[in-house]
Amino acid sequence: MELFRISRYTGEEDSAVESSSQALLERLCKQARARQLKKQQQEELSPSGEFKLKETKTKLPEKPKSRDSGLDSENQSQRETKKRKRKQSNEDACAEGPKKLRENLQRGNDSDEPARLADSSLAADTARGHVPVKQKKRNNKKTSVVSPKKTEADPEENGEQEQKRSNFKRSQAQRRKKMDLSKDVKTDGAEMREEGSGEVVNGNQIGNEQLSNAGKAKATPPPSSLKILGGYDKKAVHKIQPILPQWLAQPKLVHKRIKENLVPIQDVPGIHPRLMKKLQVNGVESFFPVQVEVIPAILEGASNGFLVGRGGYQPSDICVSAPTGSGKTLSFVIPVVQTLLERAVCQVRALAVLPTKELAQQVSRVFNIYADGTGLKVVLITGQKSFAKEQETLVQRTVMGYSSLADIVVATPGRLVDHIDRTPGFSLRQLRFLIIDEADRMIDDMQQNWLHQVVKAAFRAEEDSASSVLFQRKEPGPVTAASSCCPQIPLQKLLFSATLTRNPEKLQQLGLYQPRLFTSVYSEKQASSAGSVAEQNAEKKYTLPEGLSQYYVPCNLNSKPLFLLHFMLTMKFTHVLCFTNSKETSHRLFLLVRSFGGVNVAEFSSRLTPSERQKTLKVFEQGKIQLLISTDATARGIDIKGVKYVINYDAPQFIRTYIHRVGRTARAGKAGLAFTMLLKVQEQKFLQMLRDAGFPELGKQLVKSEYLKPLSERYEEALSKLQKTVKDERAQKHA
Ligand SMILES: Nc1ncnc2c1ncn2[C@@H]1O[C@H](COP(=O)(O)OP(=O)(O)OP(=O)(O)O)[C@@H](O)[C@H]1O
Repeated sequence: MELFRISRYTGEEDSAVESSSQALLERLCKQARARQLKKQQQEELSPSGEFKLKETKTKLPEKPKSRDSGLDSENQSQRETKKRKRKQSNEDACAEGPKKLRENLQRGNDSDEPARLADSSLAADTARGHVPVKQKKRNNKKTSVVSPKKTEADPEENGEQEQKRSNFKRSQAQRRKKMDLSKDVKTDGAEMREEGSGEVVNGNQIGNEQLSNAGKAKATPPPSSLKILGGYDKKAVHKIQPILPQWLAQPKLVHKRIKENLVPIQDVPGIHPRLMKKLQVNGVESFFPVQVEVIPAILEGASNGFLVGRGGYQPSDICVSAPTGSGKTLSFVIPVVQTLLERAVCQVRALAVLPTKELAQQVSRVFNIYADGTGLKVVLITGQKSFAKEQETLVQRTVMGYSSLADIVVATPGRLVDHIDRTPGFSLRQLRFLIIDEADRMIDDMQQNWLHQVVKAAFRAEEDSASSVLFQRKEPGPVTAASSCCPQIPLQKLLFSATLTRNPEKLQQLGLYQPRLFTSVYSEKQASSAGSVAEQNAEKKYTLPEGLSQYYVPCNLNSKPLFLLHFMLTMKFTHVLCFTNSKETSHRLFLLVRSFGGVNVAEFSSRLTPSERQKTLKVFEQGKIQLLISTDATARGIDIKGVKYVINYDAPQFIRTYIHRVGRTARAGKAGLAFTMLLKVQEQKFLQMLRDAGFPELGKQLVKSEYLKPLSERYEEALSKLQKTVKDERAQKHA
């Protein structure tokens, strides 16, 4: 009320009000003087700086303090000078009389304000009527905008301000608590000592305390007349759980155990008798679990013929994630060949894209086996032949124009794009199936944006405008009455891999249409309900073949070749596929083992020509090569019959590389062994990588040094031979 009256005085020349204001001002001045006197007495009473510190602590708890006595006395003298100045300015303010005080009061320094702002030195200055220049300017600006009448007569606003102040105080207290907590955590042991010993504090603690006090000083609220920018409390960031699309979250489960879940080929509905015969001729009496699920699913989409989807709808795209050696190749070869059996005109209807020449060759071989005698033509384009020769196998020129010579094309991405761009008459407009094998690798390596090129070529408009726009092929979109009234040849994508990504963002690049996922990745609990739609096990990412036994071999860098020789010569391993991380290591290891003697060894890497590589694989499959030392060129997809052991001479860096490497053994439900040589520094990281993928702990295979001793003398000789050979090779290269 008193304040109310004082503020009103500025607007009204009322003598009664003036006299009462005068009285109030005098009372305030008296109070201020009494307070100063009391303070002065206290200062005089305090014999050391320590007492003053305590006083400062009680009055200005947020101000940074130092316990260093040297610093303290210096600070103390500075503080005293400041105080003297403040006293002086206070006295000046009082001496200047009611006018100046009135001005100050109008700026918002009400009688409550000093107590509220006692937290900061700025506030203390304000309370004593001493306003720093900058703040003065700001306050002046503020008072010029806000009329005094509004300030005094708006109780709602005052209430709101009060509310804001109390909220601010609460958040401030919370922040202080947090800072104290973090201080506790940071200093923990040191803080305990400090508590116990009272005044004895070491340098470290001082540092911490100063930091903490600095934090407190930062957290000190500015006077309420200032606008507060920022200063928000830190909000806890909630971890966002990814939500998978339904097709990824609820896939169709496929049994992982092959032997226990074989289904006779006659029991799988819809297989053409002609293909059934071919399967039997090729020794396939039963289908593997992945084939049991996937073959009918693909055939279902073509049940109305290949020219139109079932019921006129576009069939779903299909993604298959099943372990290495589980028979994924046949699960697309059989339904594709069967669907195209009824085709009348030769056009490119199926296109299989694979990452390497060897893999493309392997898949084209399987297509050839089942297309043989059906009139379907399979063409391989990988760059092994000249471009012109490949063109001749793809298209021929007739009087009527170009005609296709291929029904099924198996290609590597680079060469495929070259033909799309540069082979006249090579058309994908009738493409019904696009098969992407080793799909995760193909997504990672989108050479020349090949998928975009293929899709563009498949939906390219006819050059001769004679054909009606109605019959032009369009990319699938939402199903509408308009879209379903003019059916067209659907393009169905079929994706296969043992390590298919579940990353929806990556899969999105493929532009899948209402996809369905078939997977063998599930926990044992879910196995009982396999075959039904069950929830995905989030922890397990990949599956390994059931017949695979895995071990790791702790070793050191120098003894690694000796370990390999021990496996080959002492333990008499045969049909061994050994992986290194580079073609240089492969080559040197090959030279070393060859120099050592006693092992039939070969190498496989990009050092060899494609035909040399093909020959090497054939000889290895025949069992004439005991040990094949290879780069990751044979790690993926290559189906070499009879591999008994896989040895990771160099530890693989990625889980997917490990899965594909060890997957060269234990194929088609057979047993196999995998050994990974690990240096001490690699052990923890590697084993953790397997744990993260949800695999069981690997067995440890120790090799005693006494087993290596008999080999060491010959090994030294082999090493010096290797040195000479490497020198000769270098000289040859530079010549
Ligand atoms: N139903 C079957 N009966 C007998 N053998 C089969 C059957 N299906 C596939 N195989 C054989 O199993 C082996 C592995 O098949 P395939 O190469 O298709 O495996 P994959 O799943 O593609 O493996 P990867 O992921 O390593 O490429 C091949 O030798 C193949 O001939």
